[in-house]
This record gives sequence, structure tokens and C-alpha cells, in this order.
Amino acid sequence: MLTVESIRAGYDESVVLNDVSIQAEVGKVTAVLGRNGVGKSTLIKTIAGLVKPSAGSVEWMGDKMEKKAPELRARSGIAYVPQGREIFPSLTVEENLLLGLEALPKKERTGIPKQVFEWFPVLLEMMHRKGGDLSGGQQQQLAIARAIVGKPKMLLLDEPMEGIQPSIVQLIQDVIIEIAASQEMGIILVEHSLDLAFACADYYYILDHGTIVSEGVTNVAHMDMVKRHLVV
Ligand SMILES: Nc1ncnc2c1ncn2[C@@H]1O[C@H](COP(=O)(O)OP(=O)(O)OP(=O)(O)O)[C@@H](O)[C@H]1O
Repeated sequence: MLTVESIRAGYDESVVLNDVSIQAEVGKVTAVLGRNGVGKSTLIKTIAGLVKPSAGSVEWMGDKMEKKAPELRARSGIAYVPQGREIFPSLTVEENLLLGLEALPKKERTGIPKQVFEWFPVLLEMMHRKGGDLSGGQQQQLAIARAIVGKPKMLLLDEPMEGIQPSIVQLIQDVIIEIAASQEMGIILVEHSLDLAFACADYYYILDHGTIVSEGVTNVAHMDMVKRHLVV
């Protein structure tokens, strides 16, 4: 279980998140929704350790995390895939994936798990191409796959479907659902599209003006109410 409790965080003088609390479970997809600029990425970066909170706590599998460096959080099973497909463009697909193994202890680095290519077959076809030569959708698949090879227990995905063609959006959604169903990983999905989030998440939180204004299970009954929070 990942528990974010009463987090206050931001940049320099500006407070972006104020008293934000969320929980995410292994085996479940937890969506963080909200309009542009409300602080979704800041929340996920606070969990990953890239933004330091000025108050509140982040607890992961019983350990306090808020003072731990991003590398230590990664080693404890929290993987972060930032917005904008940050892969290494001059390295091949294979080299990018091998770098993902670095999150594991040395003795567990036994090669790229085959499952990754079952989820993202295009990466097998493109193994020896440079990351920078892949399409946007292929780069996004590589970014997610690179996180998965490190066998995280909680995967933080920041708008993984943004600007991607519909067929790849569907594929990424299917993989997100399968990953959670495997019960070995949880996912926190930052998303601004209600439809995409509700298509794969079990539970949702809505951020607005730096606080959580609504949360619940992702069922049809909640959709209208959620929509009201998301319209500008
Ligand atoms: N590095 C930074 N330095 C200063 N301010 C920042 C920084 N990153 C984000 N902000 C500001 O913090 C606020 C929240 O940004 P954040 O990226 O967390 O929102 P978001 O909900 O993820 O937005 P989007 O949906 O557009 O990605 C915005 O006002 C943004 O301009």
C-alpha cells in the first residue's frame, strides 16, 4: 500500500498541493484526474521523490519515504514514467530496456523478461533501432517497458496516452489493466481524460485548486459528478 498523507508541496514560494491525501494498492489502478495545471504531475513527482514536500508523509509498504532520494524509492519498488516519454534517444531499444534492469539488485538482473515483448511486441521488432528513431507511441511503449523490467511494485504513469494514436492508446490501456490484474504491481495513472481514466482505473481522485475534491470507485454512477469537476 502507498499512502500519501496531508502532503503540502510546490515550487519556491508557490504552494501547488495543500493537504493532499491519496492511497494506492498493489493490484489496482488508481487514477489522479484534474484539469491542466492543478498539480497532478507535482503529486506524482512528490511520490517519486523529485519534489520535496514541506509537510505531510509518503508511506510505502510500511516505510516512511518522504526523506528518501528518488533512487532509493526506485529500489524499493516505485517506478516513475514521466510525461513526455523520456527514453534515451541515442541508445537502442535493447540498451534502453537493459538500463531498466538497473533498478534490480545485481543478482536479479537476469535479462529482459519475455512478458514485456508480449505486452509490447513492436519493441521486439525494433530491438536494435535507436530510441530516438521510434514514433511517439513506440517511445511511450519503450518508456513503460523500461520501467516494468525493473519489476516495480508501484508504477507511476504521468499521462501515458497523451498525444498518441488511438490504436496505441487502446494497447496501453489493455496493458495497464493486465498489469494490475497480475496482482504483482499497482499503478497510479495521472490522466486528464475522464474516459481514458475510467476505462482502466479501479479508483479515482480528482485534484482541484491543490486539494482532492472528489474520490471514489470508477463506476458509471460517478461519471457525471466527476465530469462536473473537470469542466473548466
Ligand atoms: N518546475 C516547476 N517550477 C515552478 N512551477 C512549476 C514547476 N512545475 C510545475 N509548476 C507549476 O505548478 C502548477 C502545477 O503543475 P503540474 O505540472 O503539477 O500540473 P498538472 O495538473 O500535471 O498539469 P498538466 O495536466 O498540464 O500536465 C502549475 O501552475 C505549474 O505551472
